[in-house]
Amino acid sequence: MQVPIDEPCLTIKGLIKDCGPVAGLDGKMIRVLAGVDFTARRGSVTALLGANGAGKTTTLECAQGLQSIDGGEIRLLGQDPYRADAHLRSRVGVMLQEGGLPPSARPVALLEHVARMYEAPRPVAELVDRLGIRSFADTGIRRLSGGQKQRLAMAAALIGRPEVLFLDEPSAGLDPQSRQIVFELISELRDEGLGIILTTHLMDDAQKLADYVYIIDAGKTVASGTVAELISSTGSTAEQRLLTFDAEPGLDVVALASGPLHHLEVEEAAPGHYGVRGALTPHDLAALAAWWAERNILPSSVHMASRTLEDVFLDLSGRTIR
Ligand SMILES: Nc1ncnc2c1ncn2[C@@H]1O[C@H](COP(=O)(O)OP(=O)(O)OP(=O)(O)O)[C@@H](O)[C@H]1O
Repeated sequence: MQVPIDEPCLTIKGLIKDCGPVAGLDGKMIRVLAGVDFTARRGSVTALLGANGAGKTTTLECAQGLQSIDGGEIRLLGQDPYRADAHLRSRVGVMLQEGGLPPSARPVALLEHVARMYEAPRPVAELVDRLGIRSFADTGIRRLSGGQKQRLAMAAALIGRPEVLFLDEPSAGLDPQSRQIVFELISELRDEGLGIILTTHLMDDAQKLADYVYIIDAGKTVASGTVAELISSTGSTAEQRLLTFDAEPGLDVVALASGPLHHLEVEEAAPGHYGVRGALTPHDLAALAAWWAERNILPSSVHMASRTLEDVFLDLSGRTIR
């Protein structure tokens, strides 16, 4: 039975997951997920964002029925994924980051093998052409580059015409051309009505692809909304501008931050790459230009941007590594 287009294809409520026993904790269990809420709809791309160790992979594995849960509720296409039968699995496509591909198989032979498991698979040739697999069709999988494996894993996930597609870091290892192809395909699949759930570390990917975003931190959902909603709900765009410029390394940013731009944050994020963040006014720009002129500095690039999803993410999940 097809789920109507505006129905959720995945709902997660108050998900709790304990793992262990952990040797470093005297053999105690550790609470990895402590209240994850997440809803994905058909015809939408829903992104799950979180820092390293926030619980993204564990959440997806529970949602796919690969792990049991210790509390809360998960419904995937209306069923409990952990207890579901093979029929539910045939309606779900999964592209894991590592690919899970057999190393000695060859790409097209593998896809033809996977296609034989379904009653009405997508034509292998169509996916091979679309994802640029033809040029390495007969190369053993162990010899493929990371990006080639990634495209093959995507083809394998799509072959059974899934209704729900899980993508773990879909652009990992892809060159700009492949990334473009994969992004166009994801948008088309969304328009065909698939419910697409992706995890990513790349805020730019989420900003480009996601209709709806969930941010998890330390095993809990801490924010959700469209990218625009998240940006506007966590700070005024007028107050949060970012100016970046490139110039010679080692400029005296302390003098700049304690002088003409004293109410703004100024940093040299990488050698020769500077950022000025805060409620920037036209006067600040004039003061900065005057500071450059006094020192005969001509930046090789100057860029002004509003608050981004990355700012929201860093505000919510902290700016330091935990
Ligand atoms: N079986 C386990 N035993 C102990 N700890 C675990 C187990 N599985 C996961 N964890 C811990 O749970 C936390 C969440 O892990 P998870 O892999 O879900 O995070 P993630 O958000 O996918 O991270 P990343 O972005 O690095 O892939 C981590 O601190 C991890 O070490």
